[in-house]
Amino acid sequence: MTGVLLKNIKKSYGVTEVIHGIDLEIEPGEFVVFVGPSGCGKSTLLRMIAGLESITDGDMYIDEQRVNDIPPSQRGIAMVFQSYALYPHMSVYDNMAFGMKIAKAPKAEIERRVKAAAEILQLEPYLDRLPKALSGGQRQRVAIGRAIVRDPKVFLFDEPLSNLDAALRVATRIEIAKLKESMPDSTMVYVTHDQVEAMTLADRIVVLSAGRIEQVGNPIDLYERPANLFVAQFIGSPAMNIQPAKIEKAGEKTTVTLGNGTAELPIPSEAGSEGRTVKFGVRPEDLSIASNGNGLFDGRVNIVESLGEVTNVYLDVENAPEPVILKLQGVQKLGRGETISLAADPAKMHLFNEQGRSLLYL
Ligand SMILES: Nc1ncnc2c1ncn2[C@@H]1O[C@H](COP(=O)(O)OP(=O)(O)OP(=O)(O)O)[C@@H](O)[C@H]1O
Repeated sequence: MTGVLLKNIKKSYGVTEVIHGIDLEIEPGEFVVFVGPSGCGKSTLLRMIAGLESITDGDMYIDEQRVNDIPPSQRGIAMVFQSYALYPHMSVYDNMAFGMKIAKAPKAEIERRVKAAAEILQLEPYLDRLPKALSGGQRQRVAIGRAIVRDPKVFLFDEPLSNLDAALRVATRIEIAKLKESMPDSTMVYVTHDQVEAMTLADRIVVLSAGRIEQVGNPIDLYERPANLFVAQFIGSPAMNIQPAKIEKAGEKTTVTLGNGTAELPIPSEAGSEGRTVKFGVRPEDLSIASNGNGLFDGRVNIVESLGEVTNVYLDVENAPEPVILKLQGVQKLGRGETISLAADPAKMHLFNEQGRSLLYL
């Protein structure tokens, strides 16, 4: 089983440094997903693991071997691209067999491996077809099949589902989840900007921003305990509501005053930090309508988005610089201009200091 180790990895294009010293240990058999906004360096990092981009500084190890100067073909990796990159004039079978044919593997062995991969990905009925006679989802499965046939130490996926329409995306995502189950010893590194893919596929998510790691953790940990404002607002949809607040009482529990309310949170704060400005956070799905009119704060309904399964309500809250979003289950009847009182479980509330770091981690 193979792990990947990144030690102080840096990347510069000319004089511009875009990756600023990444330390990361990917365990053997782990499925790690890189997420982050456009331009944060996800693809560059993946391509450095693949050997498709040179490493400016730092050390990269695959299976305990330093690979900085090892060409891609000798790193024991297989990469699946957004664009599939299939040979258009070759059948599905030949596309999947190509790597082994080049490596002069015995015919019977090639056939065994291609058939096994085709079975995992339910591609058996299409082995004689050309790529142009396949749907986008089937083509991407062939590209994944080609990677499986090579029996790599590490699978690298660069936004493999982003060219697919919504339904195919879901179906192919489930195929990848099954692939992970059927190959528990394979190490997989996956780049996406799709949160659902990250949350559902990852053992651990690496959140990147501007060439740095913001937080690494399992998906639910990142959702429940974001280390900073960036992660808090990046993971979860709609994003976490953030409001300016002031510490009223510090200690084991912290009391804060909000724009037009007060909250006591089971989060410790430094003694003597009374009066300090902080940011208060609560997720739209963790807010509810207080029945007794005695909630955290009041809000006036501005926009109601009914999605059937959920209703997103955008509220104007006095002294809050941004609208507060409330996410309710099912169809809800709320009229524009109506004033409602909002409540939340204190255990689901978050506090961040002026530098944007969660008080839970200080
Ligand atoms: N060949 C290049 N020359 C100069 N700058 C580059 C080059 N390739 C990437 N960059 C820069 O490096 C940074 C990281 O790019 P990268 O493609 O890794 O981001 P990303 O997170 O994968 O973005 P996206 O989600 O949009 O694909 C960006 O600022 C980008 O402009």
